[in-house]
Amino acid sequence: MLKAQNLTKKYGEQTALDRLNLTINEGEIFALLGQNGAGKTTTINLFLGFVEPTSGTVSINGISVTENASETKKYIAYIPETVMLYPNLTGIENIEFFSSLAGFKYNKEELSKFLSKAGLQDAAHNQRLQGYSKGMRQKVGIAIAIAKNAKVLLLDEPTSGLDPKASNEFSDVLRELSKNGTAILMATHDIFRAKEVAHRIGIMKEGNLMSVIEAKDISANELEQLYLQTV
Ligand SMILES: Nc1ncnc2c1ncn2[C@@H]1O[C@H](COP(=O)(O)OP(=O)(O)OP(=O)(O)O)[C@@H](O)[C@H]1O
Repeated sequence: MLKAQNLTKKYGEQTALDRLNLTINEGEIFALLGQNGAGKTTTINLFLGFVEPTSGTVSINGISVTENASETKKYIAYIPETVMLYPNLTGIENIEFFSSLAGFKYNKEELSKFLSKAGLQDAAHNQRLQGYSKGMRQKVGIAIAIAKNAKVLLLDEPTSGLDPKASNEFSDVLRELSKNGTAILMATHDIFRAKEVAHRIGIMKEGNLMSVIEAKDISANELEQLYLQTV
């Protein structure tokens, strides 16, 4: 579970995030929409413990990120817009390396299974990442999250630049993870994808969470209208 209470981040005079109150439960997918500079990445960075709050609290599974980031990091997997992995290592070697950093030891067969679960075609498992497309690299990122048994997944514009099919497959994998209890926070500019994959959608403006909507209660068109009225 992710929880922010009156979470605020200021950079000098600039308020990047203003008293955010948000809880994302086990198995829930929450999409954060908002224009450039609205505070989406700041929110994710605060949950990751990459930046310190100016005030307010931020916790993962009841543990304060500010006081115990090394503990909360164990529960988290993070997928940025461009997944940074080792280009000279194969898909299997990358997942082996990153899951071992989190204290997991798997054999080749198990590692391969994680990649397949994330939707990466078998033929790519033993190829070096330098030959992978962006969508394939995102899938390795997801496979690492599965291998780490992450309870919380943070995604920053994960589908930007993916073709519609890759983006659709990505949504399927997120749904599967949510069914298994992972709490997911995804910052995105893709209104359609947010409507399709998320349970709840938040719209941010200038550091404020302006509205939160249940995805089932709104059509993609209505969401777009609400977005345009809000930002
Ligand atoms: N390290 C920093 N130093 C100073 N200001 C920052 C820093 N990081 C973010 N900001 C400011 O905080 C505000 C929120 O930025 P943030 O990156 O969270 O927006 P965003 O919603 O993720 O935007 P985008 O859609 O472009 O990724 C912006 O005004 C930005 O300029």
